[in-house]
Amino acid sequence: MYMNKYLSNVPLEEGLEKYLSVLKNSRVRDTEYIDIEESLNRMSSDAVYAKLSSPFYNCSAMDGVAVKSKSTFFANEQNIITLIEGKDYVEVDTGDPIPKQFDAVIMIEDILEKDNNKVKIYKPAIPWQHIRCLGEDIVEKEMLIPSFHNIKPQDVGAMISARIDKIQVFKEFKVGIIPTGTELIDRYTDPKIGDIIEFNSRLFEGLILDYEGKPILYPIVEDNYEKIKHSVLQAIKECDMVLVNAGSSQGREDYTYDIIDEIGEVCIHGLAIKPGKPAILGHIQGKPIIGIPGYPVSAWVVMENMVKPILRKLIYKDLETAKIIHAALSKRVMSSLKYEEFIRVKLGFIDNKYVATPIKRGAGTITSLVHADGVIRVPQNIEGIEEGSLVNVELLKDDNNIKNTIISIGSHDIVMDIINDELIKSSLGKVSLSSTHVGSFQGMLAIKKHESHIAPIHLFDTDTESYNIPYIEKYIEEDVAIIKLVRRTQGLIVKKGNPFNIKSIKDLVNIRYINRQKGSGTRILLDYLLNKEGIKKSEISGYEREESTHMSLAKAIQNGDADCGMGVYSAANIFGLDFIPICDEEYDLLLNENMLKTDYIKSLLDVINKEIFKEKVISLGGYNLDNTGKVIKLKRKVKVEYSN
Ligand SMILES: Nc1nc2c(c(=O)[nH]1)N[C@H]1C(S)=C(S)[C@@H](COP(=O)(O)OP(=O)(O)OC[C@H]3O[C@@H](n4cnc5c(N)ncnc54)[C@H](O)[C@@H]3O)O[C@H]1N2
Ligand code: MOO
Repeated sequence: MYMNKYLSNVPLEEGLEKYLSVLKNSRVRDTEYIDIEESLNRMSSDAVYAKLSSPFYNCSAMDGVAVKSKSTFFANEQNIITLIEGKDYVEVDTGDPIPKQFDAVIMIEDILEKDNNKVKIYKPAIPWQHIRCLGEDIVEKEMLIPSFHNIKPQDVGAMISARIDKIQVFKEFKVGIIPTGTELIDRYTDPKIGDIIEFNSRLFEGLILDYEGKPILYPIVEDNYEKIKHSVLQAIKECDMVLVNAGSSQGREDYTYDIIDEIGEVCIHGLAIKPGKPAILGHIQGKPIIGIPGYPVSAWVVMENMVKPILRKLIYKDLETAKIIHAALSKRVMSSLKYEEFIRVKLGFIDNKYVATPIKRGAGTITSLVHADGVIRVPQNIEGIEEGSLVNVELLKDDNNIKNTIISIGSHDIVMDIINDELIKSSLGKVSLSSTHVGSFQGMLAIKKHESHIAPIHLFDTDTESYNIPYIEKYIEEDVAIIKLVRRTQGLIVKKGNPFNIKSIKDLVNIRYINRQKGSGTRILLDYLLNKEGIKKSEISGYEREESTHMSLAKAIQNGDADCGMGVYSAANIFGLDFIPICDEEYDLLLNENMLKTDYIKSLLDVINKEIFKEKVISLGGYNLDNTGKVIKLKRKVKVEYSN
């Protein structure tokens, strides 16, 4: 058994090159004959020759009369010629065969008069005018389609026209997908603690289709050496390539390495990429077998950067290079020197430049891929990238899609999700809102740095005991505006029935608290209230434990991981928790004043002024919308007066 705890750390490009050179001579692809109706998107393995010309007889290209050109030569406006039906002409429609004795067609529009089997013409017909001659399109026995041609709809049309029935193509490239793990259950089974709902195989299936392979899904196999080996052997027999998911690392039940080592050969175990480092590249009977890490984002990185180029090469197809744009990084990213790191980012198009904001980094967060607009690669041997640096972003979404997105960086509230959904609905999917939750203070700074269209904020100023405006006056020098959004109730969220009988901030001592992240308005409010009560942060057990949304905080309390946290009523309500109101606060949208003129903000204002939006928010509970939609302009620019 494999006991080496240290994986290799092979750079991605080097690993790919090495692996491809091992696979180079492995196999030639099999071919098959298929009906042309089935041939769309397949690749011809041999040239296709026409069996019939098209058209296979001379035919009229226009509606009109077929004539003998000779008998029209002397026609002109002074010499009108009369032609007799049957002798000098026959009527033809577009596509009709031209009888042998005729050699030109006069369009119906060029006929002066037509009655009683006679037509009068005033200009000559040039020989073969308006006739599609035999073989104009395809000539029998000529090459119609070369080898290695991707069959497109027009190719199918041409082949039908040339009377081709079957064509020789490369067989579909079957990729076997084996999910492994005793903890995995299918989506129909009710999950218990310890179960993981299996979904990676469907992620792989879609990606393989995207790469133009044929995915073959195998059943989940428990972590059992013999059972996984059995499944691998079967898949190797039936497929051209096999992906074993999970068990790539060094846990007690990670068998992929040992199995490949026993029945084939491991070329590489461990790539210098993060996530995705424990990937295993090997072959069995000349067929590639790849051990893909279990975490979905790690798996996705290995699929996109290793499986895709290999598969495309093996099916003789080009690898399209990702579309790259340049963006300014809104937040510093740290990275390990040992690995090339793949950082998912959201993109915004603000003041005619792209801004990239890094999102969740955990390898287990499939939603980071759902939300990501692009990926930044931080090269190996680099500690990180500074805020403001221009970075290359590989796009995961359409550029237009990104340009039609309103960027919101700041505090979290469920109301922002409703705005997003209503924006999408009212624009029929064209405009959306993308929210990054970094807290109110960072949101305000994002507006200052022109990195966001809007920032939802609720910043409580302890001196004036008022919201937002004192902070803006202190930190922002430019003209900005506030769109009033909601007044919402903040309070303490506790388990149903309030088992610890929490009534106020004073009761937070001696329970397990759960906090919001630094810079969030809720955290600032808590700190103020603690200070007012003379309670030290160190007295609050759990003060250091941070969640970045009201929803995740409430969920942790519902799950019993904490006894109390501060948040909005709506989050408590959604999870059926109890709520002790503490205060009402102003949750507003901050933006640069010049943004008010943009279509982005006009559509946003339309949405928040709609009744349907207000009804939805009210139904959540804990919100007051008396001022919703009001705009306050805050002139901040200091007028400089020049004297002589
Ligand atoms: N002691 C060490 N532990 C780990 C290391 C390490 O170097 N030393 N590496 C970590 C890294 S990095 C990764 S990535 C993972 C890779 O783990 P495995 O490939 O062995 O996968 P598992 O541990 O079995 O699974 C990880 C995770 O993913 C879930 N999973 C697995 N398959 C599926 C599926 N088909 N659908 C959905 N989710 C799936 C699985 O339940 C686990 O939660 O190892 C680290 N550990
Ligand atoms: O390599 Mo793991 O994939 O870093 O999470």
